[in-house]
Amino acid sequence: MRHSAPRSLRLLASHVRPHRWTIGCGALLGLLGSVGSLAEPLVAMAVVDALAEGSPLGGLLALLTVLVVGGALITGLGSYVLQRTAESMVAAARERLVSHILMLRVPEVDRLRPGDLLSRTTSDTTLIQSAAGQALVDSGSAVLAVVGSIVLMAWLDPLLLGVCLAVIAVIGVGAAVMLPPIRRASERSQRAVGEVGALMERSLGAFRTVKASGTEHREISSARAAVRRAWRSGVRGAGWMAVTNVTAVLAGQGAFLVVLGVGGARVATGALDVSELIAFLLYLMRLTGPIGQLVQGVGGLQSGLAAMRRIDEVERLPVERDGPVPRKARTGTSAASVSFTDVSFRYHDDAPPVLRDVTLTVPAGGLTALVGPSGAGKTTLFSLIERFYDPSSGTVALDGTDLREMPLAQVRSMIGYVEQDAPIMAGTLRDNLCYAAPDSDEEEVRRVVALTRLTDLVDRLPDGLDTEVGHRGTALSGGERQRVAVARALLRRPRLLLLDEATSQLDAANETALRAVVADVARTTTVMVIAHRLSTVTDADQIVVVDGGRVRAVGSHTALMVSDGLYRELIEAQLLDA
Ligand SMILES: Nc1ncnc2c1ncn2[C@@H]1O[C@H](COP(=O)(O)OP(=O)(O)OP(=O)(O)O)[C@@H](O)[C@H]1O
Repeated sequence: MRHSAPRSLRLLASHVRPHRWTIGCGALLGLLGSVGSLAEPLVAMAVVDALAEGSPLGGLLALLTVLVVGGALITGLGSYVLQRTAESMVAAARERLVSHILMLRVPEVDRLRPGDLLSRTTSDTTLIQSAAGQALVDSGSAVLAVVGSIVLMAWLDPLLLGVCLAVIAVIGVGAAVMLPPIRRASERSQRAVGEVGALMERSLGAFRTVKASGTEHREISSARAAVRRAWRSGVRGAGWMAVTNVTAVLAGQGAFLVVLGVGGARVATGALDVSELIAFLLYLMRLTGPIGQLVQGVGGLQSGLAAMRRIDEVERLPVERDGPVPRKARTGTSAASVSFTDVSFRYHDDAPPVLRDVTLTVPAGGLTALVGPSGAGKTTLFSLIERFYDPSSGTVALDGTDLREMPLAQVRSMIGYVEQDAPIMAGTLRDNLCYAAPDSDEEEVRRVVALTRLTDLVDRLPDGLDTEVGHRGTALSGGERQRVAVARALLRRPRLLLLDEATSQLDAANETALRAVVADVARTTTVMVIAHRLSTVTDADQIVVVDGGRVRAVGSHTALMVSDGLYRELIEAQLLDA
């Protein structure tokens, strides 16, 4: 996504706007500090004159001291206020980005790499600080110092000022030429840092597979290549910055020598006093610092703008609109019915359809099992019920209401969903169980723990429910992870329970137990199971055979054994496996 420079500046303005008053305050303090330091050479000039004339110096020296100390204190305070504001801008940008990313639509997150998103949230936002901190803060006070010095230099000697302005023009042209490469280098560097994040996320996400495959070194060299790319771009940017700095320093030194020569000649002819030349040189020396700050600041602005563009790319992705609906606002507690009417769906505009003209009714209450070959579209049907995606055509309805006409959070609050991979989150077992229903009381938790046959596990764990189950649930077995996921879904007291292959990792005893749980739950709740196990299927009130994105047949086990060849094949294949 390409951005024009004015758009980037508008973005910067949108970050700055909420803090304009504090920035104004800090700038005002900086201005006061600069006024103090601008007055110093004039007082120094008066001191030189007083020395020449033999007048008393006490008052002038006291004034000079006040100006020096007071100016330094006020400048320090101003810089603190502005740096603090820059930190607040970074914090606000991070909060905004985190909220935006968590509210993104599922299809958008499918396309993005989590590691890159992480890097945009942590590292790119830090660069806003260089745009806000250095560019706005330092450059703001530097501009004041430069403008003030120029005005006072014009008052002292317009001719000498002409020389200085020529110097500033050289620096300006130099900076203008060097800024675009600095910005490009910074953008490339941040992109490469994002790639490092994405690669690390990939390796850490499949750490055991990496170890088992012996691919550590391959992963290291991929990450190293991205690190080197970031390094190269960083070094290129540093090179351009160095050239810009050298231009500024050379121009500053050159100006000093020219002013000394021309000024000395003017003192010799009597056109200028020595004290005026000293004051002028003091102003000139004072210009070097702020000009250096300006150059650094404009460089920082380039990195900041590059980062802001990467943040903006994410912030322009569409989000799910409505917020969470409180539990109380849920409509009823009875089992919900589900219906698909002529539903077709494709994941991308240019991809083949994954579902074709699916029409299916799942009555309220009871157990409906979805069976079919791998890749038939069963999980996709669940994703449409959860409204992770909207159908390309046709409607999906809950209790007869089109999902698109209900608040999204209300749809999700009605459903308990157990994913195929049943993720466990870092935290205690209780955190995991109550994740979707944090207000569940102890009794409710214990009941569901017993229902899902997790009591033994809880008794075995050193701190019971309050035991840390580790990052990604590594302390739990596959079967335990899946039962925790089922318990988590049940604690939400769903009107519709979606289990995606929930029994695939359970041993025979637990599977029988869980089957009893599912049967229990199905008495009051609609349960849809993507089933690969014969046991779940034979118990089901209704079995839906899905093949190639179509609903091929619907019926009971006995009826389908007679009427549907594919179903019979699936069942027979499983009997052979068993
Ligand atoms: N996020 C996605 N983006 C693009 N294509 C996808 C996505 N998720 C699934 N698919 C494709 O959609 C098709 C149906 O997948 P789905 O997961 O619904 O099948 P399934 O019947 O649940 O299979 P399984 O029993 O193996 O889990 C597959 O061809 C799959 O490659």
